[in-house]
Amino acid sequence: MSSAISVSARLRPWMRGEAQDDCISISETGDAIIVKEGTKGGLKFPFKSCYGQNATQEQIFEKEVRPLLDMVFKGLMVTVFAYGVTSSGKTHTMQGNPDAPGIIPRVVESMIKLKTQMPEAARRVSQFTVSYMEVYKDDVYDLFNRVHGSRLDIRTDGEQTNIPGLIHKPFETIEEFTQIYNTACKARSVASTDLNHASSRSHAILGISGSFYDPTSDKIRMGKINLVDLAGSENNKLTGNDRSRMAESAAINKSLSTLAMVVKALNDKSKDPNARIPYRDSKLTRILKDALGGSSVGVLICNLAPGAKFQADTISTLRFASMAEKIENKPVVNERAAPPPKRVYSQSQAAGPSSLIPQPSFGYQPFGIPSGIPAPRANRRTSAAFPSASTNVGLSEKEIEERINKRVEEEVARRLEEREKALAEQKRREAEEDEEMRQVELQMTPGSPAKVTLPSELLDPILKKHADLENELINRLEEVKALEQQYATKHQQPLAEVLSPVSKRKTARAYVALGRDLGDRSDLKGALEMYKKAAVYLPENSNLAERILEIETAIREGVAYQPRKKSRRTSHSARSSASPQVSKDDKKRPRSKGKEKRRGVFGELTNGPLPLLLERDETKKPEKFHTPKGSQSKSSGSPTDEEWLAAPPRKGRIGKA
Ligand SMILES: Nc1ncnc2c1ncn2[C@@H]1O[C@H](COP(=O)(O)OP(=O)(O)OP(=O)(O)O)[C@@H](O)[C@H]1O
Repeated sequence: MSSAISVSARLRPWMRGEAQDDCISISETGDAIIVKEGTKGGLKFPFKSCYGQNATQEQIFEKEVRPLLDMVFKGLMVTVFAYGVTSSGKTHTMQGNPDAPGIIPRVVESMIKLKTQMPEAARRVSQFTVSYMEVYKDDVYDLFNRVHGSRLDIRTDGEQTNIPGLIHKPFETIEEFTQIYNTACKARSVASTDLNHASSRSHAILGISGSFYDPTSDKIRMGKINLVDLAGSENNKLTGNDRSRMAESAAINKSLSTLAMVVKALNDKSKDPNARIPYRDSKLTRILKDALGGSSVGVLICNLAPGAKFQADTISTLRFASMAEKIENKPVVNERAAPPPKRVYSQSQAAGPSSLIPQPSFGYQPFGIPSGIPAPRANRRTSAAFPSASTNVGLSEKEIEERINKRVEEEVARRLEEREKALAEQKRREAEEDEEMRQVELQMTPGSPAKVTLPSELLDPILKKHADLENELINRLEEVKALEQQYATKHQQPLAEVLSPVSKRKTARAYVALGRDLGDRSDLKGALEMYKKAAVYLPENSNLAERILEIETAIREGVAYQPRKKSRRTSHSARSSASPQVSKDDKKRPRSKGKEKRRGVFGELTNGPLPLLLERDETKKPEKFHTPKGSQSKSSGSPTDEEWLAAPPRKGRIGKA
């Protein structure tokens, strides 16, 4: 069976300040988008459904998405993606807001409701999981592990696309889902542009998988719905992007143009069946392969921004959508025989906290498939998602009941086994980390691991000097704060904008030094404030951005603050210096490895200058800039902070809610 991608178009309302014109409109018959162009009467793009500026989130969901949810329960994969120029309303359509929830929350709510309609016993063995990833600058990241996680690989296994290591979290209720989803959304790469104050800088792919037991066929069906919020194509003349935004923009535009090439090549395939489809040219198209000419049911919502300023982008969006409409997919049911019994546990034994089991794939392998068991595919469809027991021919009620109970037990046993495996793996990883910590400690304490004690005649002056320097540093920062205020009031311009790069770096270093010290004293809020102040002077610094995100996460989740593993690597210098004994609690915190070097932020200053050297950036502002008294520096300062701040440009402001 083949199924064409279903394409619809949605025109967003005017935003405040936009010049209103009738450049883009919906035809009177409601089945085409008209773009006024030149004097020819405009271009007409017909689509199955076109939604105007007053269309509601509910209308879109009810007409475009709800009818497909049954298919997920039948073991099919459905992919819904929002496509369009930046600020055209893709995120609004997919995610929405509490007043106007979009497709994602509506899908989850409806699927949970649908599950309640399953026969009770079958419902007990059926389960939902969610995965969430972003493709940022052509790399794939798990949004459930964005801070500490590294890039994920994409593997192609025959027709299947797998993302090993992608986390799939089980959920039962809308509240559980919302909590998981909202946390992950905050990790998505988002930034402010002239067109959208919260513009997505990445393509986000949310996957809701379900495994459903069908007692009639004694099979488990695995369905999935992927909800894809693509980053918008960007015209940098309109976005006013700065350099780092431009780099993101280039990556976004490149992946979208590969997407367009894939769509075009699929269109041309009728002329040349051997034509190469360039799926492999971008991570996005590798991931979306199933939805484009593959085995998924595809739905494309083409978001449009009104107004002449978007005209050129609107035309290319509509051309893309018209081509996508011609793509034929071949959806297949994904089901497997219920697993053979291994060990049988009672249901109460299986009860317990949900495990967080990483699942091996993006495609058809939702929670519930033991690794190593291939998911068979069959071109077989049934007429109803959940045939009730009473409709089954050839099996008595009792037989059906027995069959269900048997499968429940098997499934429970299998899940328990999986959870045991996951726990064992977690323990193994913890043991490995402990061992790693032990090795580092050994390296840090050459010869004897004994506590380092200094004679008081040496220690006292050092401590006094540290205290003096700490006070001095705090005073200097007070001066900078006053100056920041003065400058903003007098010149209507932030101080950070007129400082030379050297002054910016040094001011940032001073704030980082204080932030680090506060962090070491477990004053996370204070530390966060200092790092944020540092980021004002170095907004592009990715280390700072990441550190801020880490601390915010630690505060939000009420957990101990653990900097990224990366900082371990950079603390090699610390390994060669003597270190006091590390307490058990410190052991749990990777940060303690570099602590002696780091802790001594004020001590480090004894070897160098105070970090504040304020200079005017001659290229920026002709006015005289007053250097605060006593803030002149003598040399270049501590290498540790410099190294730490010498990070690549940050990847995007984090935190689209
Ligand atoms: N149908 C709509 N009704 C009300 N507001 C909308 C609608 N569509 C979009 N908006 C508003 O327009 C702005 C831009 O929308 P959104 O962030 O969804 O665009 P986007 O296409 O996802 O942009 P980007 O690609 O830059 O992330 C937001 O403030 C959003 O709330």
